[in-house]
Amino acid sequence: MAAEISDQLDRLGKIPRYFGDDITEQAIDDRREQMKKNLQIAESEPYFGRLDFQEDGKKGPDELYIGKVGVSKDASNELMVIDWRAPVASLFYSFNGGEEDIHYDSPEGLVEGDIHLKRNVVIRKAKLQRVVDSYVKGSDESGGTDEFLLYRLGDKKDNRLRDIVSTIQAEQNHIIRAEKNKPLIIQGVAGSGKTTVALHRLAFLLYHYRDYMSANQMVIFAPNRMFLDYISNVLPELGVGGIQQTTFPEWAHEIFGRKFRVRDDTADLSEYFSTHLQFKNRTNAGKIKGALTFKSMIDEAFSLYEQNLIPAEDFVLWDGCKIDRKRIEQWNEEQRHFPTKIRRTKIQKRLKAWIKEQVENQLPHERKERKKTADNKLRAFMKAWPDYDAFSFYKELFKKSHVQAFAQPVQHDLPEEIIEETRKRLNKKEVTAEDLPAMLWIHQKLVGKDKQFTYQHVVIDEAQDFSPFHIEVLKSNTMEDSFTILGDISQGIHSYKGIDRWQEFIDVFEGKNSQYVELKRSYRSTYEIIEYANRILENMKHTGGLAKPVFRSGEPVKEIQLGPDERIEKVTSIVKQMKDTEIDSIALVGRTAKDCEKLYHSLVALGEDEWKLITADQSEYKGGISIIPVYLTKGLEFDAVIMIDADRHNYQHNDRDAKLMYVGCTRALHQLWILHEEEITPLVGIKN
Ligand SMILES: Nc1ncnc2c1ncn2[C@@H]1O[C@H](COP(=O)(O)OP(=O)(O)OP(=O)(O)O)[C@@H](O)[C@H]1O
Repeated sequence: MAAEISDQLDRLGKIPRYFGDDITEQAIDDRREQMKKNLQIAESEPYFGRLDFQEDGKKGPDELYIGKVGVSKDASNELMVIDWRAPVASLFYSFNGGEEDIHYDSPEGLVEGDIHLKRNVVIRKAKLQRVVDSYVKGSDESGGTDEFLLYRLGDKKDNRLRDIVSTIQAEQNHIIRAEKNKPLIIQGVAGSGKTTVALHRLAFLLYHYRDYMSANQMVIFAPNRMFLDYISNVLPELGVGGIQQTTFPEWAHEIFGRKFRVRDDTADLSEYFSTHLQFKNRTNAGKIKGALTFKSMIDEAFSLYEQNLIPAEDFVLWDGCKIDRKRIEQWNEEQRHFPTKIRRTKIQKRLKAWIKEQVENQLPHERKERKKTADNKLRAFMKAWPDYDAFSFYKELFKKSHVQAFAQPVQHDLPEEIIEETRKRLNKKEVTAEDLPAMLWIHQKLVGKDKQFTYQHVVIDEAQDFSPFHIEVLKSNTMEDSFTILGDISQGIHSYKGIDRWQEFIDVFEGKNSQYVELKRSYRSTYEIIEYANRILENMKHTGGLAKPVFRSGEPVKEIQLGPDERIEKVTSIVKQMKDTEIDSIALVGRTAKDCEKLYHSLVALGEDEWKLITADQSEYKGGISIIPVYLTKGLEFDAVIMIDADRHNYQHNDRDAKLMYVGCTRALHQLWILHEEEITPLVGIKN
């Protein structure tokens, strides 16, 4: 097989690239390039699994080799390796040894049969490293699927998330292959593979629906650039490129075509996540502006605006030459299918054409003067028909004086303190992240949707931090409600603006059967760490449920009480100890950004130059030894986590602190250390 792959690569390598204008040649060249990429993937790891499957009615089993990409023999086109996304490969993931009813869905219908062998193989750089038979028919010797999974989970990780094609679990396989046109909402405990599974699902959809889905019409929403950098290897490893990856504010700015000053996370969050601080206004504002009732207020405001769109007077050029307002209204009605701003431009054009006609009907020597008069009239008429953009319209809704009639729904129904706070900010040309869904909604009503921002499939990761209004906006830009929405309520540290229950999103898809799935098994951390983190969950009001560990045992979680001024000394000695072992990535997780900065500078002053301080504006995650505030660790993982100030006053007995503590602890793969100077946080000790 290796020789065949290498021959094919050689052959393709000899064909010169095509740079001409012929579309057919371009398509053939693109296909060749894709084949080359696939063969390069196959060259280092041709397959990871073998499944001997005997289809009912056949004489014996077929040996099926399953790899990251399909490979066929050049000459005969005979399939040597089956792509992991092919229908039959589904058996490799769903079969765990005990099932009696063995079947898969093929385009031709249900195929039933029997499995004789399921074998996991590790090949690295074309060298066979490990073979585990997880099932051999009629034998008691099979290692079981978990043995291989545990082996892979024990692998060292670097600073990037990796593909899991060889060990996708049955419950993850269901999600990856789920129907395209049903919004899929996934609640998964920390480390259950949500992010990884979402990326594999995109690769699957592109394969399965290759005739009508394309990568550039798919998009992934993630919380920040650093997270996007962290996940950036998975899709290329799966041979997929070209999927858009963004954050909601970035996406909004692209649509607006301009940048607003978004008063958001960097400043506010580090304050918000400082101990004891509660932002009363923000707490309400985030929830209220994200709710569908706010969307209804905007809709109502907009329809009032539409009702009084056309200036109240007839359009009069001079005596005996006018167009009735009613007629202009009729024009407006005829163009109703266009968004407001476009309609305005169209009517303006029509008025111009009418003016031209009227001027031409005048005596030649009067035309110039008449034209001037008419232009002035048109200018005045259009001025009385205000031309808003999303920002100026939104701003009208929060005005204190000269309030437009259409602002009434908002002025009447929103709490005064939110109106006041929003007005002040908008006057400074500043918005918050929570204003963006409403502004986008207005923008689309004014100018319509841009095809460039309409998608065949949308993935939202860390979706518990999105609001129903966010989902509604994205829904209006997504064909056939094709969504994969993933998150964990227990990690909802931004719940002041996000959701507490997935039902809030299910309600957005009312009328369309959304599918809700829970992932309970956690693959990231050792048994000991998961059990420890589960204790924190027991202190939370809104959780996504307890995590079930995969039985991968490691060291016990270490709780260490520090003496006064002992922190730096202890931290450096723990890290030194770790460096002598297999541990590569270490995170010192602090409670606030300020704390982390202080610790970082103290360490640098002592000559510790390997440590990296991670801040909110960072766009890259480089691995190694990081000092990071707990709220920024979300989505990431580290071989070892040292929670550096897990005292009772830093992590108090409330939902927000419990979520922060939970997020911090569940980032650890192999080791978790809990350092505290005062009494340890009650979150890891007592139950509600
Ligand atoms: N089936 C699997 N086989 C091997 N490793 C897996 C599997 N599923 C998940 N993992 C590993 O578990 C870890 C957690 O995965 P991932 O980050 O996708 O989970 P998550 O649910 O998004 O986590 P969180 O919500 O805590 O950020 C990763 O290291 C991933 O490679």
